[in-house]
Amino acid sequence: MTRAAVLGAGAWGTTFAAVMADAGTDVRLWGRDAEVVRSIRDDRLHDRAIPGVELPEGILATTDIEEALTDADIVAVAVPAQHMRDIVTPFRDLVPDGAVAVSLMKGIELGTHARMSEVLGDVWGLGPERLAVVSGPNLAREIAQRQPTATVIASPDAEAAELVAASTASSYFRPYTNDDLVGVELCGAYKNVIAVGVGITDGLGFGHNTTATVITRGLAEITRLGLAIGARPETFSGLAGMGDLIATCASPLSRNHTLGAHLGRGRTLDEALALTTGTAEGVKTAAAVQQLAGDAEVDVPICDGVVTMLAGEAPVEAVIESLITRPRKAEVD
Ligand SMILES: NC(=O)c1ccc[n+]([C@@H]2O[C@H](COP(=O)([O-])OP(=O)(O)OC[C@H]3O[C@@H](n4cnc5c(N)ncnc54)[C@H](O)[C@@H]3O)[C@@H](O)[C@H]2O)c1
Ligand SMILES: O=P(O)(O)OC[C@H](O)CO
Repeated sequence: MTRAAVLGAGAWGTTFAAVMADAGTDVRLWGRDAEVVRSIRDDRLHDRAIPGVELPEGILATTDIEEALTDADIVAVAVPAQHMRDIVTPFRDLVPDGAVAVSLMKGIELGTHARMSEVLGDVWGLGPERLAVVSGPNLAREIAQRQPTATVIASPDAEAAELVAASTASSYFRPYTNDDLVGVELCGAYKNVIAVGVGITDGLGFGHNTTATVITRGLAEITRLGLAIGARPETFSGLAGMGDLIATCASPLSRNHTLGAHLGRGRTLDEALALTTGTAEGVKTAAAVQQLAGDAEVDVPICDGVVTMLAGEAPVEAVIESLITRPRKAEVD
C-alpha cells in the first residue's frame, strides 16, 4: 500500500488527504495547530477550513513531523507559497530516500520567482525525477464534498506522475498525467492573479463580457509567458490552464476572486485581506509573475494592472480604462 504524508492542514492539504484516503492510500496529515489536528483525528472535521464536511476514516492527523514522514512514498505540501521555503527546510533529513515530493501549491516565490516544485527541489536536494505538482480546477470545498472533479498530475518522470495519480484516483476524483511541469505549475499560480482581476471587475459591477475578456486575455498572457519559459502549448487549453481559470474566476468559493471583489467594491487591500478567509496566493504572486515576465521580456499587461491595483497606486477604474485603451493590435501576435 502506498504511504503518503501531506504537510499543511489547511483547506487544500486536508481535502487532498481525504482524496488520498478515499483512494485507498495510507495517509498522514501534518498540521501545526494541535486543536485542528485533534478535531481532524477525533471528530473527522475541520470546521475552520472546510466547514460541515465529514472527513473519511483513515487520515492519521498529527503534529509530529517525524510520524508524518516516516516511510512515506509521497510527500505532498500545501502551505502558503511565500512561507513554504522556511516551513519545510528543517524537514530535509526526514524526507525518505526515493519519496516523490508533490507541490499542491499555486504560487511563485517573490524575489527568486521560483515555482514551488523548484523550491522543494532546492531545499530538499531533489532532482526532477522526484518532483511532481497537482493543479487543476480544484476548489477544496467542492472536492471535500466529493463532487466529481478532474486534475493534472505533472512530473517530468512518468513513474512519479503515475504513482501520485494512482494514489488519488477514486469514484469522484480523476487525475490526468502530464510531463509539462513548467506549464502546469505556471498556470496554477498565474490564474490566481487573473482571478483577482476578475474579482475586481465583478466588484465594480461589470458583467459577463468583462469577465470573459479578462479570462481570455489572461489566458493569452499566461500562454505567452509559459511558452517563453519552456512550457508546452497544449497545457494552456487543458485542465490546469483554461479549466482552472474557469473554476477560480467564476466561483465565489475562490479566495482570490473574493479578495478582488472586495477591492472592486472600494475596500483597501488590508481590508480585503481581513475579509477573505484563507490564503489568497494571487496577492504576492502577481508581483512575482511580474518579475518573472520582466526577466523573460514578456508583456503581461493584466498582471501589471493587478499589481498596480493591489498596491493602490491608481484607482481601479483608471487601471481598467488604461488596459482597454492600450495601443490596438492583432488578437494573435
Ligand atoms: N483551497 C483550495 O481550494 C486550493 C486548491 C488547490 C490549491 N490550493 C493551494 O494550496 C496552497 C494552500 O492553500 P490552502 O487552501 O490549504 O490554504 P489555507 O489558508 O486554508 O491553509 C494554509 C495552511 O498552512 C498552514 N501554515 C501556515 N504557516 C505555517 C507554518 N509556519 N507552519 C505550518 N503550517 C503553516 C496554516 O496553518 C494552514 O493550515 C495554496 O498555495 C493554494 O493556492 C488551494
Ligand atoms: O480559493 P482559491 O482562489 O485559492 O482557488 C482555489 C483553487 O486553486 C481552485 O482551483
